[in-house]
Amino acid sequence: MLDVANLKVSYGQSEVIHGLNFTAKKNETLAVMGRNGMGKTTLFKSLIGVLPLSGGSIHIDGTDISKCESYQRVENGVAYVPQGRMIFPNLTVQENIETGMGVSKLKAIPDDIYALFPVLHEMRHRKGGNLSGGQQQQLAIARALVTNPKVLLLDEPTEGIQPSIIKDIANVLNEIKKMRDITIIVSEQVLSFTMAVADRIIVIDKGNFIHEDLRDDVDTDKIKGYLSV
Ligand SMILES: Nc1ncnc2c1ncn2[C@@H]1O[C@H](COP(=O)(O)OP(=O)(O)OP(=O)(O)O)[C@@H](O)[C@H]1O
Repeated sequence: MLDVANLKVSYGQSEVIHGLNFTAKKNETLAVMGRNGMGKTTLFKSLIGVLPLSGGSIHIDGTDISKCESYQRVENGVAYVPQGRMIFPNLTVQENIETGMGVSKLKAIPDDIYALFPVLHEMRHRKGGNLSGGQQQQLAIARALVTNPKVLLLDEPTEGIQPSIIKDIANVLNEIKKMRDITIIVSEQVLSFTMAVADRIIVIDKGNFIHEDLRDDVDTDKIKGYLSV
């Protein structure tokens, strides 16, 4: 379980995340939704340790990881699929996935990864940079999964991806949830996607959470209102 308390993040003197509190349980998918510039990426970068906290704490299964470096957070079970995917374009698909395996001490890419992403198996000897956006997104998710995370963070996984492939990404996240005991936290602007994957939706606005609903209780017009400029 992920437990975030009074999380604050600043760029220099400018506080961008203003004391967020939330928990996310095992086998739960939580979506954090908000317009551009509302703080989603800043929140995710602070959870994985790319940005330091200016206040608050992050616990994973009771262990305080707030002061840990990113690699130590990965060792403690946090995996991150960054916005824009950030795969290594000059490494092959297989090599990209293997970069995640040092932490989990896996010797070979597990079969369930290629079962989840058959296209990555087909393309395992191709350079990552030659894959389509959707395939790169799958690659970034595969690379995160081989660390055997307790918490999987995905920052705007549908960004720049065509609608038919967005459905595939939603299916993959739902499969991962069935396959593993995992917490998934996803930031998004696409409501149809979050309605297909999330158990709970939180809306972020200027670094504060302003709305929260279980998926079954979501008033989609209300959320769309928060997401429109
Ligand atoms: N490196 C930075 N230095 C200063 N301010 C920044 C920096 N990065 C982001 N910000 C500011 O922090 C706020 C939150 O930005 P952030 O990128 O976290 O939003 P976001 O919700 O992820 O948006 P997007 O969907 O565009 O990625 C914005 O006001 C942005 O201008």
